[in-house]
Amino acid sequence: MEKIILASSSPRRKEILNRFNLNPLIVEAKIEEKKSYNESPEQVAMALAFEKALWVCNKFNNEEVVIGADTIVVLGNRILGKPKDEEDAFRILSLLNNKEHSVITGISIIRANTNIKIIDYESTLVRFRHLSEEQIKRYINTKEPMDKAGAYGIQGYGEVLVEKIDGCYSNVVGLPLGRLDYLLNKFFNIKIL
Ligand SMILES: Cc1cn([C@H]2C[C@H](O)[C@@H](COP(=O)(O)OP(=O)(O)OP(=O)(O)O)O2)c(=O)[nH]c1=O
Repeated sequence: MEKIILASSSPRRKEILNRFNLNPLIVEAKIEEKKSYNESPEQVAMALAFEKALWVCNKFNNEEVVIGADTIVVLGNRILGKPKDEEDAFRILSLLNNKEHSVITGISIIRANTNIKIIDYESTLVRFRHLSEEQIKRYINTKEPMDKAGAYGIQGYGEVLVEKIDGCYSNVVGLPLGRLDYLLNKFFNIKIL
């Protein structure tokens, strides 16, 4: 069995992978996420995923398969990251209110000893319901928004905010399982199921 390292501190990513028998080692990549980028949102998500995987890869023996991921929320051409504080969460959720946005997760898989470096992304459309100010404030009071891109978690209370979703669900939570399975299978002969 290949040794797999998940280069992430995200409890959601760990949970998603732990449901399958991959038994990844969890190592947080300490990279600095810039405030603004000139690249497209897809490029930003892929570059950050690659940076995380590479950072962790450089700390190990080279034979492990390292997975990095980065999730961003995109409204028009604006990237909405994690909220700085509750006020920022209110601003972000008000922007998303009654509109459709994309959730993009960049994914990178690296194994240094075979010099294989994969970078890809998955995009999911999410439409928010029409929410009142009071509903947004009540949601922020749950504290759920604070560590999440776009200031919501679809897997938690945030499901109430969502009218519809078009695309991969696990991608919104932080790790697109179908695409990950495809890439692991094709390039590393690893099967999730
Ligand atoms: C939109 C959305 C995001 N998120 C989360 C997934 C990611 O953990 C987070 C986006 O931040 P990321 O920077 O992708 O990941 P992270 O900081 O949690 O972990 P690391 O950098 O160590 O890999 O937002 C949800 O949990 N649910 C959602 O519905």
